[in-house]
Amino acid sequence: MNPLSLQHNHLHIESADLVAIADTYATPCYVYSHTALTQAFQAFDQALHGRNHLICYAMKANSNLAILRLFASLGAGFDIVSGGELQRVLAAGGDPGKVVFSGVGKTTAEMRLALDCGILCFNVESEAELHRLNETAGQMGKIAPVSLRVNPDVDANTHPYISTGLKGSKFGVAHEDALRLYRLAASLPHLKIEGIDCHIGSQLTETRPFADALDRVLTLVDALEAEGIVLHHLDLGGGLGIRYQDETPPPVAEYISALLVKLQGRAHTILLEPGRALVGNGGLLLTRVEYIKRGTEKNFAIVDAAMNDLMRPALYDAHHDIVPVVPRAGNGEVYEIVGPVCESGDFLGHERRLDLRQGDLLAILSAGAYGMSMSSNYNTRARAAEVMVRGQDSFLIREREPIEHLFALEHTLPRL
Ligand SMILES: Cc1ncc(COP(=O)(O)O)c(C=O)c1O
Ligand SMILES: N[C@@H](CCCC[NH3+])C(=O)O
Repeated sequence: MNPLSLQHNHLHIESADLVAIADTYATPCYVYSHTALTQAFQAFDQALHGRNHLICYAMKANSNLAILRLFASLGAGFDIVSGGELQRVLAAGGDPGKVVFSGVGKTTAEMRLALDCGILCFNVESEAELHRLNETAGQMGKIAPVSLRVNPDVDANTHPYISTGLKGSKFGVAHEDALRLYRLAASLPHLKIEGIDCHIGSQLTETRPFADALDRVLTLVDALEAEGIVLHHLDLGGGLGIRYQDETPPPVAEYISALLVKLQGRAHTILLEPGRALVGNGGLLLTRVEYIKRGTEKNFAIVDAAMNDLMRPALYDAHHDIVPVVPRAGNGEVYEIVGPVCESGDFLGHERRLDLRQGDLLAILSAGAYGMSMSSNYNTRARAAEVMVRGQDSFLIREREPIEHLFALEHTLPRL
């Protein structure tokens, strides 16, 4: 590796820039590459060229406003799972008419907000939700656009916590119930059927489960059309994986062409909901070594980032490559890379061979997805700043949270 450039898949950020960012904004700090994010979006867009399509970025992966604005400017829609996410789309200037609303627990208030904004489609996940949506739309004098999220019962071959398409999953409606529920939806006066939806899990590294799920969905599409229920769009969800360590997910173009082959002769608009594949390798978490601690059995590098900043290692035992920003020539030693949080599960990497000194900067790679968006204030730690690198320049896109914010809401209450 060129010592002055840090490269990982599409991510390319100069070490000198990272050193300057750490000096200016302090650590821990998330750093994203405008170029990498743009290229990731364009890979999807170009693979769908010539086909009516909408890429609805699953913003749960990273909901920073600057990132939403960037994707919106490239033509993206958004896959949301809460009223809060919808408000972020609006705050970023995104088009609510390109929003699909997923999730098993939509509240009436969230439905009202989404109906008010005129979203593209509700991805309905149960019979009870169909009734609530119909009632809510009726009270507002509106017609709600709907898809049913169908659970195709396909094994996504991924971590069980992020597999969503099996029969036992809380998500979607069972394949065998789908026809009945579509008939029900067609009979409800305040709903309009727009499409069908499925999402089978996250961090998939093979094309096969996506293709199998699509086959299952297409049998329903044909059965519905035979009954005169014609769909405008097919939403094939997200879930394409990225390389964290040695995974070999299919390139975007290959994954999409495997789907397009099955869609030949069908005029539906294609929606996709990628999250991780758009942002995962476009960001890193910059952290500084606070202490080197030599234990009797292990060496620890105690860094200033922790599980509250990036919880994927603690939650899924997930691997993120960790590299020195300015590497030394030495062979180094094996370290546990841990944070300051009071939990034994607070680790960012196990058994990493690195040549380290106190004060060194480390980059935790592939941290653009489900990093900042899953961060917390555990141990009363303020959330990290976020910075976007664009060309030669770096822009602060979210300030580090002031510690006072962490108790401001309690301050406004009467004292007991
Ligand atoms: C409904 C839905 N769509 C899209 C996504 C995005 O998934 P990924 O980040 O794996 O692309 C998720 C998360 O798994 C999801 O639950
Ligand atoms: N949060 C998970 C992915 C969950 C996907 C949400 N539908 C991760 O970091 O891998």
